[in-house]
Amino acid sequence: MAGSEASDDQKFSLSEVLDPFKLCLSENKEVYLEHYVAGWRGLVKFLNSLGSVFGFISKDAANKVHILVNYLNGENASQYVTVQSMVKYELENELVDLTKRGSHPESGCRTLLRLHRALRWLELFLERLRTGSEDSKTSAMCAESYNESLAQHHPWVVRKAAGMAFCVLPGRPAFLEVMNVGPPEQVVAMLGEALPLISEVYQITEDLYAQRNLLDLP
Ligand SMILES: CCCCCCCC/C=C\CCCCCCCC(=O)N[C@@H](COP(=O)(O)O)[C@H](O)/C=C/CCCCCCCCCCCCC
Repeated sequence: MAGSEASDDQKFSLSEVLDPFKLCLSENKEVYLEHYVAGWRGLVKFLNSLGSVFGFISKDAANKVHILVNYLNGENASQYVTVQSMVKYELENELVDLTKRGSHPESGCRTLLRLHRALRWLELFLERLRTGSEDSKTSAMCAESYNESLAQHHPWVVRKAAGMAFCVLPGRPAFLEVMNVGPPEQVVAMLGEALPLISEVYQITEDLYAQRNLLDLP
């Protein structure tokens, strides 16, 4: 795997993903955009460490992260502190294309929706990884999770390309090793601790988008 030659500071560590997602929720259960985006940065780094075959996926995710980072650092940064404040601000100011693509093709709301759908994939995949046996295939776990979530939103050509990329995923032991946490039992424990938090972030975002009728943004 490409990641095996990375120096220590370039090496991915699972905590780069899990820690930001643990910090995502405010006391009143709002989702901090800064931590959400930091979690995604970690995921992109991990994906890059798996090799160039995942380049088309990591490029798309990195591009979406970049769009949100620009909002976080932009002149209206104070409106982008939480996903809730972002949704309110963009809707009140008509900054979202609601039914067809128009003058706001890169709104925060539609960009985050793409990552939000992918977060469901991640949740399903990590749960399979956590509970799988040593000889279970990560490619199958990945494909099943994808088919149950993101695939419904992708055209045939993307589904095909994704399916081919999944085939080169390493087996579960090697996959857990790249996470740089320690022995498999430790990775499993860490996933067990973090998954409920990722699920909660997902569900809060899903409920917000459903209430505001934003789940099908073009
Ligand atoms: C905790 C570490 C262990 C888990 C490791 C997982 C690492 C995964 C990192 C990123 C996940 C993929 C994120 C993909 C975002 C896709 C967003 C999206 O749906 N984009 C499409 C629509 O965008 P617009 O055109 O409307 O702007 C776009 O068309 C997609 C293009 C690329 C293909 C996406 C395929 C997604 C497959 C997800 C599985 C990733 C496989 C990772 C293998 C471990």
